[in-house]
Amino acid sequence: MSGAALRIRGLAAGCLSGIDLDVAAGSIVCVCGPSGAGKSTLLKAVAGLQPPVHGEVWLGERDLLGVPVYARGLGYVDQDLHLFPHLSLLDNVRLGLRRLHLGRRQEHEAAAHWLQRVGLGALLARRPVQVSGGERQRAALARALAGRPALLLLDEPFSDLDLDTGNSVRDLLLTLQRELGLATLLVTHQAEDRARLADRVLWLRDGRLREDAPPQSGSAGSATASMTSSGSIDTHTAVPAAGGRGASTQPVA
Ligand SMILES: Nc1ncnc2c1ncn2[C@@H]1O[C@H](COP(=O)(O)OP(=O)(O)OP(=O)(O)O)[C@@H](O)[C@H]1O
Repeated sequence: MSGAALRIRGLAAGCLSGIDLDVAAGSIVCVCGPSGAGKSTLLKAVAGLQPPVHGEVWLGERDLLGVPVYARGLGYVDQDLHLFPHLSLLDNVRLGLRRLHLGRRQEHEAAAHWLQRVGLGALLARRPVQVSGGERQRAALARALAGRPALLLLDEPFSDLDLDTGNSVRDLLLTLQRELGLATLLVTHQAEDRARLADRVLWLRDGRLREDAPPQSGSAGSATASMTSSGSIDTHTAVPAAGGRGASTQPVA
């Protein structure tokens, strides 16, 4: 499936309220904010795991809220990864391919291909418990991409990777998601993700979208320090980006 734009209007779900958001096909939007802000809840609401009480979620022309979770065609890597412990990495990725209805041999080759692309070609037969945390994260990313999703939802996917491995996987993600034209929502606390991946950065706090900014804007660039000290973001310090890739900074609350 080729990518499609994600459009969210007036979404209220769990702790979230009044969320309006667009993610263009081929772009990566980082979702940031303090712990408990509602970042994971946003991804779960799009994936269909957190029922909305209000609002609309569209992927291209499809009204996602009317589509069962298993049929939404999303690639979703959450913090728990959900790799089956009794299956090899290869078989875990094969599960991500099921909805494409490939033949057995094709399915095997495609799963091996995706594991190779994330640098795990030598570990196909290992079970999740037999690989490192970072390798598990890469296997989960391979499984998400293997199903040819139109939309990628990633919840802190690089948190277990050292800087060098993380950056090589970030480069790979950038290449793949551009290649596939995916819209990507990426929950992250890491400055490297904002700097290397983001077309735009959303800042959530207390379940509301406080700011929609280019990656190098004043608030995005300084928020790690202000969040560490105060646990909240000062949205009033935002300034338009110099040379950022996205639109100018938009305080939204
Ligand atoms: N299943 C649930 N039932 C009730 N409340 C929940 C549930 N899941 C999350 N919450 C609450 O919703 C709020 C937002 O949680 P969420 O996991 O979205 O935060 P987050 O921004 O992703 O935080 P973190 O950075 O710590 O992962 C929190 O107050 C949390 O306690």
